[in-house]
Amino acid sequence: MQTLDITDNQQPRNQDPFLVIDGVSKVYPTPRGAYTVLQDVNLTVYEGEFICVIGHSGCGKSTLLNMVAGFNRPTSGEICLRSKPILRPGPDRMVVFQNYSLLPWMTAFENVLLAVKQVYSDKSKEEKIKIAKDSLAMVGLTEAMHKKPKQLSGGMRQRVSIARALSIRPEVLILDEPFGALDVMTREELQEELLAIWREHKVTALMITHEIDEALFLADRIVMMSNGPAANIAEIIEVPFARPRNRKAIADDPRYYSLRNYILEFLYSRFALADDAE
Ligand SMILES: Nc1ncnc2c1ncn2[C@@H]1O[C@H](COP(=O)(O)OP(=O)(O)OP(=O)(O)O)[C@@H](O)[C@H]1O
Repeated sequence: MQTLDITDNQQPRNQDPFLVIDGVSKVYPTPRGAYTVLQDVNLTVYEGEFICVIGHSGCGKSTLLNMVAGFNRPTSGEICLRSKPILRPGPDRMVVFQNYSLLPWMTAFENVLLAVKQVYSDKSKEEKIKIAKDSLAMVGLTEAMHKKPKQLSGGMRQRVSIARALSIRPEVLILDEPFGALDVMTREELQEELLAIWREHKVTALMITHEIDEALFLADRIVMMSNGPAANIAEIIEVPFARPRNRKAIADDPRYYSLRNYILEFLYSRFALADDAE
């Protein structure tokens, strides 16, 4: 695995390994025999980092993050959080999916409260209500909190999903293409909100995206995966832009274009799919 590092002014990060993916492979049984999706994936994530994962469709990004979430177990290798193996889902790791996954018959407030109740069974009713309301306020949804998902825009629904995930104060926030279904303006607004929340909550974020600009705006490091079968991490890019980030300043930075071109080259030349090469 290569690491491209054009960093010049990064803050030193806490060097204690926080989330460690160690020699992870995943094999799915299929009617046509065993299918190796991931082979020998290794990654150390540090506390408070923002990691974006990029790779072609089907290379195994969701498979990898689902194992970090604990929805799925590695066939071999191990994933540890603070040195403890991840064996199942837990409130220390919350996931935000692309398709909102809100319960349609509940209001935004009730959706968040449900998560709070599941995790904070020891808190009083008033405390739980306050946590749910504060979480919705954090994403600017106080006014709309009594609306049901159908009455909310796509961006608002995704804000509810983020509020729900963060309401229980996870250590790791896993985001599987959370903004993929949103229009460009809403997507950019949510990226900025997500960065503000990430900074304030000091959560460690792992996010799958297909958008190079999104990864360059959000990530400390971009993990680039090879194509499957038997995909793994081909390269990691350190993103050098100072925080808090400003979209315009990044766009004016000549390093932005070299990084963008580098990633494009990775995806559409070095790891091009058959269709891309046509
Ligand atoms: N339960 C399963 N059984 C068999 N094969 C599976 C299973 N889940 C995923 N796969 C296969 O594993 C591969 C990786 O899937 P995965 O969803 O992890 O890819 P991805 O990189 O997240 O794709 P996308 O970007 O399109 O979401 C795909 O070929 C998929 O068909």
